[in-house]
Amino acid sequence: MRPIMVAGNWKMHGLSADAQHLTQSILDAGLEPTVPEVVLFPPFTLLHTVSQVAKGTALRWGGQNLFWENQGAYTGEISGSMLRDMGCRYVLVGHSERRQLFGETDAVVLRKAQAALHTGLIPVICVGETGDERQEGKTNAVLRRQIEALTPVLEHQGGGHQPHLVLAYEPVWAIGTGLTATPEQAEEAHAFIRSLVAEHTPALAKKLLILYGGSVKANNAAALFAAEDIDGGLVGGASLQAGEFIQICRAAHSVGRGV
Ligand SMILES: O=C(CO)COP(=O)(O)O
Repeated sequence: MRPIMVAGNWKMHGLSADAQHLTQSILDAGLEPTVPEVVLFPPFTLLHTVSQVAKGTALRWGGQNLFWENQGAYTGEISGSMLRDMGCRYVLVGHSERRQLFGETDAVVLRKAQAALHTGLIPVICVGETGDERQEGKTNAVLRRQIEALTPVLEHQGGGHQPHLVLAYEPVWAIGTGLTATPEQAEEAHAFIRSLVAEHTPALAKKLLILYGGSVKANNAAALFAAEDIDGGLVGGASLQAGEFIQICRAAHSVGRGV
């Protein structure tokens, strides 16, 4: 049985006091330590605050992005080893906002995923189609292109233990719009993604966590997480509200998939 994970992507939100309060509220909720695995993705400027509040607990944190070089004259960029230095275990790679607003191509996403693995971070790699692509019947073709671009990192996984890589299916039309994919739509995409991974690395496909992201809320989380191929959520807006995020974590816990 695959474990379940709930991740909060704070995007470009929050100042130190907000991060302190949100992180502390999640800890105060007394969630079961490891079911689900709960991961926070604050902006870089808040990683230190989150790490100070959460260190020594089961709560994990990560960066929202990284650059593939380890150091050098790359003004404004952050490397994997810098994230490790902040105590990060995870990093988001290829979020649709990075792809759409900052021109990240499949090749860039691959390079970043490789850099993350190289520095010992677990990349949470995001894929998903736009609304237009779905309407034109291109969802599976887009997912195939995005997953096949990741072949070099997928091929290196699949050994005996839990993979050092997580995928997130985030249909762009469902992000920040309140238009959640139905559990059936999400499950169909997740099962398809898993079958694509199985074409290359069958052992990995069974163990790989595939999170769903796109308007996950307290009132729809349980139905999404109950689906066979959905292994948790990558939560945007609702992760900024402690009560809502804690309820989403509880919904994941109630699905009952332990580590
Ligand atoms: O992009 C997302 C998480 O990475 C989803 O955002 P929303 O939950 O706000 O739709």
